[in-house]
Order: sequence, then C-alpha cells, then structure tokens
Amino acid sequence: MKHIYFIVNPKARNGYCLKIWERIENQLKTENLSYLAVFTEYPGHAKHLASQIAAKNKEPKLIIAVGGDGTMHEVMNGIVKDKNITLGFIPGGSGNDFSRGFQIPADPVEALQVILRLMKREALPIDIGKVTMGDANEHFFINNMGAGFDAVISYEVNHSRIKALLNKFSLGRLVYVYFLLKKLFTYKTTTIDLSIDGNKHIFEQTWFVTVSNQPYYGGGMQIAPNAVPDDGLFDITVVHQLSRLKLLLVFISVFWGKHIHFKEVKTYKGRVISIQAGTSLYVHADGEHIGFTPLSIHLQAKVLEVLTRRPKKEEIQLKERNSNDFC
Ligand SMILES: Nc1ncnc2c1ncn2[C@@H]1O[C@H](COP(=O)(O)OP(=O)(O)OP(=O)(O)O)[C@@H](O)[C@H]1O
Repeated sequence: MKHIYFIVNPKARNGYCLKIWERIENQLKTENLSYLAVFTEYPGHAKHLASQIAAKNKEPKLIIAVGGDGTMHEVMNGIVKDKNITLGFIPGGSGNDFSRGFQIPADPVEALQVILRLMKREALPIDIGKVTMGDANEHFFINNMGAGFDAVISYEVNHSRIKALLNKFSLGRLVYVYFLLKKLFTYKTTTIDLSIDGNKHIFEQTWFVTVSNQPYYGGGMQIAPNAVPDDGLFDITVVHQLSRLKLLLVFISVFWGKHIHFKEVKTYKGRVISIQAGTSLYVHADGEHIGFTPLSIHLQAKVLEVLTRRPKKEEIQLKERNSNDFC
C-alpha cells in the first residue's frame, strides 16, 4: 500500500478549507488509515512540501491536495519530475475545476471516499503542459493556461477582497462575473501571433487565448468542452474580433460549452504552442498568475498519474465505437 500524504491549504476558499479538513479528518478516523497531513503556511508552500515528500525516498506515494485549483497546481509543480507519486484532489477551494474535469465529487467527504476506492486501482496517466517564459522558472499546468483578458480577470480575482465576501455567502464563483463586468469596458484587445505545431496564425483584436488539458476553468466554465487529458493533445481556444457586448453573450454560453459555435471563437488542437502579442499579456496557469507573454508551451504526454473517475481515452473510444456499431 502506498504511503498517503495530505497537503492542506487552510486558507483556500478564504479559510473555509480548514473546516473541510476537519470533516475529512473525522472520516479518516473511521477508515483506520495511516497517513500524514501537512498544512501550507504561505503561497508557494504546497510546491515546496510536495517536493520534500517526493524526495524522502523512492517508495511510491499518494499525495492528496486539499484546497482549490491553486493548491493542486502548486502540489503538481512540486512533484512533476518524480515518477513515484500519484496525485489525488479533495475540493476545498472556491473554483475546484480539477474535480469537475476529473470527475471527483464536489462534496469533500464523498471525494475522499472516491479517492480511497480509486487508490486500489490503476491511476490514470495524464498529459500536462510546460510553459517556458522569459524567467528562469519552469511552470507546469494540469487544467489549463490562458493569456490576455481571462488572465487579467483571474489576477484580479486572486487579489481581491470581494472573493472573501462572496465566499462567505457561498457565492465565490460569482467573483469571476464581477471582475469580467468590471474589466470588460476598459480592456484593450491586441494582435496575437499564435503558432501551433509549426503552423502560424495571426489574430487581430484578440481578447484571450487558452490552452486546455480538460474542459473546465474559471469555476465551472467549459472553455474547452472537447478537451481530453490523456489524448496527447491540448485544446486551444482563441476569442477575437468581438464587440464588448457580444463577449458577454459568449461568456454566458461558455458555461454550456456553446461558445465554440460563435464565428469569433476559433478552436484548434496541438502539442507545441507559442504565443506572442503586440503588448505583454498577463498569463495564468490553473488560475494562478505566472507572468507575461511571450511564451511557449510543450505538452508532456502521460507523465503524471492522477486518481480520477474519468475513463481512459481508449475506453471512451471503445464505448463510442460499440454504440455506433449498435446503431
Ligand atoms: N497558508 C497560506 N496563507 C496564504 N495563502 C496561502 C496559504 N497556503 C496557500 N496559499 C495560497 O492560497 C491561494 C489560493 O489557493 P487555492 O487556489 O487552492 O484556493 P481558492 O482560490 O479558494 O480556490 P480556486 O483556485 O479553486 O478558486 C494559492 O495561490 C496559494 O498559494
């Protein structure tokens, strides 16, 4: 049996995650499991803790991030080069897009029970993205990254007091709507040079570009409804040449993944992507601000093992083929 470690961000969901952890701990007592739990003390600490755990010895370990997508992002960045780690996630944040995309229950105790069941089976090896920017650091993403308007919004969200206020009333997801409306009338679109697997595209008046490994971001928006995390491809979405008013319409449709039918929304699939713009654009990875364009992204195929209820890509394809044969 793998050693189990929990990395808990007590500040996720503006402190509510600590209460979530107490519920999980109570459940763990009834399961009679041996585990170690550590708490983050500052931004970036989850990455440090995860890499320390991974470096302890070469035995296979299960690390479970308890927090939001930012916590999962940090934990993943801490262990990405270690082959002996399986990652799990218990949603304790405000957005929790990892759990949506990887089919982990929204209720933390249910999520724990699912994880404890999944750990007895094979984990799913998934792709991740490596972002290379002007700085010396490597940044990896597990859900998605974005450059432009969406990254400005996620920057504002993460630095706002309103998030805390809305979280108090369990309305944390609305904070994205608030900042979208706030920035909508002042944001300046720009020309973007996008290269996807060597094919060059130029987009005028671009709002943003996202590169997705799974469908969800921004607290439940299906920005890339067809993204599959173990297919060796990213789903790229470009939103450009759109009036401010129509952007609102597109925004509403994103919750159902219907935005891809607008002519101003372009979608591609690819492995190696570079993004350059006339001005330096804000960039986020998994909703965390990581810097500014220009940048390049390389897909790392099936390098990370995660606990998920998502079937393997091959199983989904087989099911689809069987149901087509039946029709
Ligand atoms: N002890 C701490 N004190 C302050 N900030 C912390 C601490 N531990 C982690 N953080 C920071 O908290 C931030 C938010 O965490 P996280 O994204 O997990 O939660 P969230 O914002 O509530 O959820 P989501 O990203 O799903 O909306 C991260 O940027 C992380 O670096």
